[in-house]
Amino acid sequence: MVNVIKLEGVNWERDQKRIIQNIQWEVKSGEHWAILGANGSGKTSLLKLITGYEWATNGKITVFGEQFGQTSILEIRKRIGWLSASLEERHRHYNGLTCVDIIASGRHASIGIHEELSDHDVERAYMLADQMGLSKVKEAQLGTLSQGERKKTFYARALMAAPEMVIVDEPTSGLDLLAREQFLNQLHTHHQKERSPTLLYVTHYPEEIVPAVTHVLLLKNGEALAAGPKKEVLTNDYLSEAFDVPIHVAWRDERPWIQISSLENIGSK
Ligand SMILES: Nc1ncnc2c1ncn2[C@@H]1O[C@H](COP(=O)(O)OP(=O)(O)OP(=O)(O)O)[C@@H](O)[C@H]1O
Repeated sequence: MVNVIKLEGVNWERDQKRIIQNIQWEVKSGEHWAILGANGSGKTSLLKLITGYEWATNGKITVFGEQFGQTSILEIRKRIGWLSASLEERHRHYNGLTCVDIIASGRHASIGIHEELSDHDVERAYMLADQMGLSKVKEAQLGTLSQGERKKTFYARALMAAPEMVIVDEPTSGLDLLAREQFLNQLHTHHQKERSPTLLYVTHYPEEIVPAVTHVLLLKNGEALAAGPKKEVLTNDYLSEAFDVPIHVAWRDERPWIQISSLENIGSK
């Protein structure tokens, strides 16, 4: 299997603090990964290293077989779709655009539509809207969409340029129970298909790891506590250590549901 991501001995330091510590990690084509960890464990920092927004202090990073330092980061970024809260926070720039316009703007990774779109691009934007269950709101303006509809719109936007990898960074904040499950269901449906883009799903919550996710990278204090097939990583012991609280995992319908087994002393953590 071809390597989509390979990190060898990667460290990242800032202000004399080692934020990412000696990460060895390989993502192969056909795998979908969750990056899981508590607040401050290094998830966002790792994403910045993979997308070239920050440079590793040392170690080797290879994405799509291209080694950083010997390749154009811009060319690599064109092959990655990214759904992140920071993109949505800029939603005032999207004022006046409809749901389908925003999806289409992912074609050239722009805010708004500046370049000419082909008929094929427009068709694809409508098709993605339908696939995401946004048929009824495709012509509605962003400001009128619910949070759940917005998340789906930006996820469709991340898929618009047919990326080889899609990064979905903590997408469920602000979603109610049903909207969260609907979003996760879309994600699962899309990524269980053969030849779907490699998924990197970043979350604090194990129960958001949908069946389509095959592997988990569990971070703690910038280190990989465990990395591998999800059932080997999402164990009581690893999760309890990662989140500093005793955790019990129960698998149901191929989803890991967690229970905090003891709330004693939790307030002092
Ligand atoms: N540019 C920076 N300069 C200094 N420290 C930083 C910088 N970026 C991140 N950090 C620190 O590195 C640690 C990891 O941060 P990071 O944002 O990667 O964690 P995270 O797992 O994404 O957290 P969260 O789940 O809360 O979003 C934190 O202690 C953070 O304060």
